[in-house]
Amino acid sequence: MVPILKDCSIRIPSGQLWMLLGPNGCGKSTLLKILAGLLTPTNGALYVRRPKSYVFQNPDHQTNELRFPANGFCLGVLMMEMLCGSRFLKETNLSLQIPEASLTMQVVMPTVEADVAFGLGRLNLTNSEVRSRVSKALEAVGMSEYLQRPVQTLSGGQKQRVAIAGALAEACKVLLLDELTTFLDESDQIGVIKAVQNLLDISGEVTALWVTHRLEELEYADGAVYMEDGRVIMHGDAASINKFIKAKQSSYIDRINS
Ligand SMILES: Nc1ncnc2c1ncn2[C@@H]1O[C@H](COP(=O)(O)OP(=O)(O)OP(=O)(O)O)[C@@H](O)[C@H]1O
Repeated sequence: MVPILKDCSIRIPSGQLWMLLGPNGCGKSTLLKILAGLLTPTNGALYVRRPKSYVFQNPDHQTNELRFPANGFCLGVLMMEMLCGSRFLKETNLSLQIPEASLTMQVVMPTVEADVAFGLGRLNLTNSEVRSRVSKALEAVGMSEYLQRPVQTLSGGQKQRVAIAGALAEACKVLLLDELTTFLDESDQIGVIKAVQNLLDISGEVTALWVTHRLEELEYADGAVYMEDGRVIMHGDAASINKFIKAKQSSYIDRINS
């Protein structure tokens, strides 16, 4: 048995944007899925405010097929794992049983407005409450003018912002964001980070944890966590983590060149 995570102790203050960094395979996504409630750790204690939302790396997984009203993001991840062919994931210290029922329907959301409103169906709101929540959420991510646009016509960064607005409309308190900017160009990348920053500023009580490989994104963070080999090596203010990672990188380059 090889544990994936060990010695992972972090605390993210409410209302802040923190980033989670580390080399490939160090356990960032696993930790994020545990925080989202998608995986259950064999040991340890966990406290995450609710409602919480998990936003995917690939916006097409979020906005078209994989958001369902009952427990949208959970089903989304389960379906993604199924689509990837690992219906029963058995990990050394983590296991996840995916139900037998195969969910193959495709939900097509025609407009940005309908997409953002989708998760509100279960909340028993009036039409005007739904409209108001959708419009506030889209405003927070700078997408108000796209209300009637078909989602398929949006750019990757715009789709990410719509996915974040969906979480926001559901009044989430915790946003778990998995490498959102991987497929985005520089201007979309900055647009998405700023949208998250803006909604944290507006709400004052949404907390976000953002997984990334891009060091330059640290400048937007209130704090950061650096992991290696399943462990949290350092956490604290973003500038110190940035310095720490850069020093590691340059000593690695020195070793290669010597
Ligand atoms: N479903 C799975 N089945 C088996 N092993 C897994 C599974 N998911 C993750 N792992 C293993 O757990 C470890 C941590 O993976 P994880 O995806 O959390 O890393 P990561 O830091 O997010 O990596 P990356 O930066 O490449 O996305 C890796 O060794 C990975 O191979």
